[in-house]
Formats: sequence, C-alpha cells, structure tokens
Amino acid sequence: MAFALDPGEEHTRFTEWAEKNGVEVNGIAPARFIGRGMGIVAAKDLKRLVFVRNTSLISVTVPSVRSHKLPQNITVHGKLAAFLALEYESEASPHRPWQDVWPSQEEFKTILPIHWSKKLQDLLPHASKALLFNQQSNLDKDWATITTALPSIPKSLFTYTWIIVNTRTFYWEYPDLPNNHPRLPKKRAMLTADDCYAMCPFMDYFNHTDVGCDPTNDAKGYKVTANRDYKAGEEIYVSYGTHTNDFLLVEYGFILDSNQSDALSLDHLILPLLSSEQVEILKEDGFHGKYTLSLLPKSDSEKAKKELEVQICHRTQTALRLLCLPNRRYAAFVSGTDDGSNEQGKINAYLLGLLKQYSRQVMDVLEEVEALTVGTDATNGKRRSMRRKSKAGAQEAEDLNMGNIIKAEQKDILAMRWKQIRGIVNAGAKGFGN
Ligand SMILES: C[S@@+](CC[C@H](N)C(=O)[O-])C[C@H]1O[C@@H](n2cnc3c(N)ncnc32)[C@H](O)[C@@H]1O
Repeated sequence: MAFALDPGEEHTRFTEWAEKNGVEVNGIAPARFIGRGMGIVAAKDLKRLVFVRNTSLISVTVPSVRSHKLPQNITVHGKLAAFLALEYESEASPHRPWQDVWPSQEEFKTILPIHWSKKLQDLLPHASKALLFNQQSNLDKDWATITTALPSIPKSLFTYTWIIVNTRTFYWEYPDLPNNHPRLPKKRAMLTADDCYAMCPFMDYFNHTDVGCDPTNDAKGYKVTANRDYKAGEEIYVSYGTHTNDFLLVEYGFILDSNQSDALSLDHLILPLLSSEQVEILKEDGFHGKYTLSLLPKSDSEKAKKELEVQICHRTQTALRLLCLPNRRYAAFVSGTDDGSNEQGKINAYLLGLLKQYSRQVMDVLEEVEALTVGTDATNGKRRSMRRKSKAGAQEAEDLNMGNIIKAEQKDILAMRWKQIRGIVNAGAKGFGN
C-alpha cells in the first residue's frame, strides 16, 4: 500500500473551505504521496466519496468567469486559464484556498515536457513529440488571443494557469442548462469536446490510474463513487480516461508502470512509407493514421490477465494491407468481403521488418538518454508559490529552467518510457516472428 504523508496546513484550510463551498467530502482526505504530489486517501472503509455541487464547479458559464468579459474568439480552455490568471493576481480571489494547494510552477517545469529543454524534448518518443507539438500550438494560439485582449497578464502566469486547466479539468456538458441557454459557450448541438470543460475544486486532488473510480456527473454536479472497498490509509485513484503513457507524460507529466491503455504508436513507421496515392485512398476510407501496437491481457480471467499478447489495431491491419498487397486484396479487406486471414502471415512479416528496424533506433535513443548527465539545481525540491516569490527569485528559477540543466526525474521518466517502448517492440517482434 502506498504511504500517505501529512499534506500540511494549507490543505486542511482548503478542505474546510471546500466543505463550506458546496463540496461534500465523505471519509476521504487529501494526502501527499512520494512521486505523485497530492492525492486522495481513504480515511475509513467506505463506498461514497465526494460530491461537488454544480454551483461550485468553475466553467465558462458561471457569473464570476463571465463578469471578466473575456474575448469571445478564444477556446474554453483559454478562457478558463485567463480567468484563473486574473484571479491569481487578485488578493480578493474567493478561490485563494484552492489556488494555494495547486502544484507550483517549478513542479510543472520539472515534470511537464512543454517546459523541458529542446535537448530533452528531442529525446521524447515520436508519439509524445506529436502530442507536445499540438499542446504547444494550442497554448500559443490561446496566448496570442489573450495577450492582445488582456495585455496585463504575464505570459508565465498564463502558461501556468493554462497548464492548471489542462491537468485539472473534468468533462462537463453543462447538463444543468437548457439546450439553447445563452450562457452555453455554443448551442448544445454545436458543442464539441473542447467546449466541455469544468474545474472541480477538491475532486482535482485525485491521481490517475488505468482502472480507478469513474467520476460521473448529472445536472446536480460531479461525484466520485468508490469502485470497490478501500481500506483506511489506501490511496484512491480515479481514471482520467483510456490514455497511453505518451499522453500521460505530455499532458500530465507522469507515466504508469503498468497501463492497460498503453500502446505504441506506429504512425512514424507507417506514414512515411505511403505514396501520395495511398494517402488519398486511406483518407477516403477513413484509415489514415492512428496506427497502434498494444500488449493486452490474453483474456478477462484473473489468471490470464497476467499473460499479455501483442495486438495491432484494425487501422494498422488496413494500412499494412494497402502497403504490401495488391489494391483489390486491400479493397476486399476494407469492404469486409474477406477477413484477410490468408494474407495475415505476409502482413505479420512486413510488420516484423518494421519493428526490427525500429528496435535498433530504440536502443540508440535509450543509450543516449542513459548517457545524459544530471545537473545540480538549487530549486530542486522547493515548493515555492509564484505569488510569494521575489522578482529576482523568479528570474533565477527561470534562468535555471531555460538552461540545459537536466533533472534526475526527467532523465528517469524518459528512460522508463523508452524501456517500456523497447518492451512493446520486442514483444511485437517475438509475436510476429512466429
Ligand atoms: C488532477 S491533478 C491530481 C493532484 C496532484 N497530484 C496534486 O498534487 O495536486 C493531476 C496531476 O497529478 C499527478 N498525477 C496524477 N496521477 C498520477 C500518478 N498515477 N502518478 C504520478 N503522478 C500523478 C500529475 O502531476 C498530474 O498532472
């Protein structure tokens, strides 16, 4: 069982504040865990955990956010980040006890690849790099809009609150509002996943695991119910969704040792092999990209769960067939008139060749990661609030982080991810070599 540490006074203060502000907390408490920051621990044996009333959620529909008259041409993510940045600067912020328990900017600088030096970013796996590229361009777009509309918000603060939103929001389709309500970001039928964000103070203490409690919501608010019995002192996790370790690394700054939802993206191996004509065919058929290789339990039975087998997704099967079979055989597979089993051996052999080549690249990068020299960093381990930091201190921390100082945590997580990738590639090569 993970060892829970006393979280400190500010967390007690925040819990009391949350309970006075529409959050019901049942038999759980915030606690600090080594390597995961804050999390939630069972204070007694329990089933019912936490409920956050809809009026205590922070979304773009609530009066306190709307009162700032934030630019309309910005994403919901950007609006929430701008709101949090404006509140962060204001001593009168009603959310001060919540802000006081957020991870510091320095913590984000260590764990989140968006803050890493270029040298470290270049050593990320391909899938992480692609996710990081998207994350950076989303942040850049939101920043460009905000700095024009609200030039008083400093970039470092906006980046911080943008990451707070990224790591601490919940999916919220505004079930408390009627379909055409004027406070909705768009008419309900037009809403996309990117419009449906709410921040849930206190619920955002939960850490993630692949099979954890599922947060659920209805018009009354958000709740977490225990997915099984928990013993007092045991950490309770929720599942943030079915995320690969590349996604968890880039979006949240950690990876799981064992992750049922993990997969190796094959896009960087397959996409460059496609001719422009093949790209068009796959696009038209809806099979362009998102190719994965996974290690999945052989069956649902408890015994077989430990035995893993390699699986390629249907999209990969399709693209590989276009690459190495005549077009009519590809068409028969896509239309479903042929299950493709006769040609499976050829497909497996082709994939084996790709994996063997990649395996050499993986070994080279892993060697490079392991040869990185960890530097010393005076800010390590200090959890300093940005607000309380002097200007000189902030500059010093900025300088350290802008440089190429490599932290042990960064090197460790990179090496661990590449070893996981090596494991998937080797299992794939073994599986497809038979
Ligand atoms: C919603 S917050 C959870 C509370 C957070 N640990 C804190 O200290 O405030 C999400 C962040 O928690 C951390 N986290 C969540 N699950 C984790 C896990 N299984 N292992 C390590 N860190 C985790 C990551 O830093 C992530 O960005």
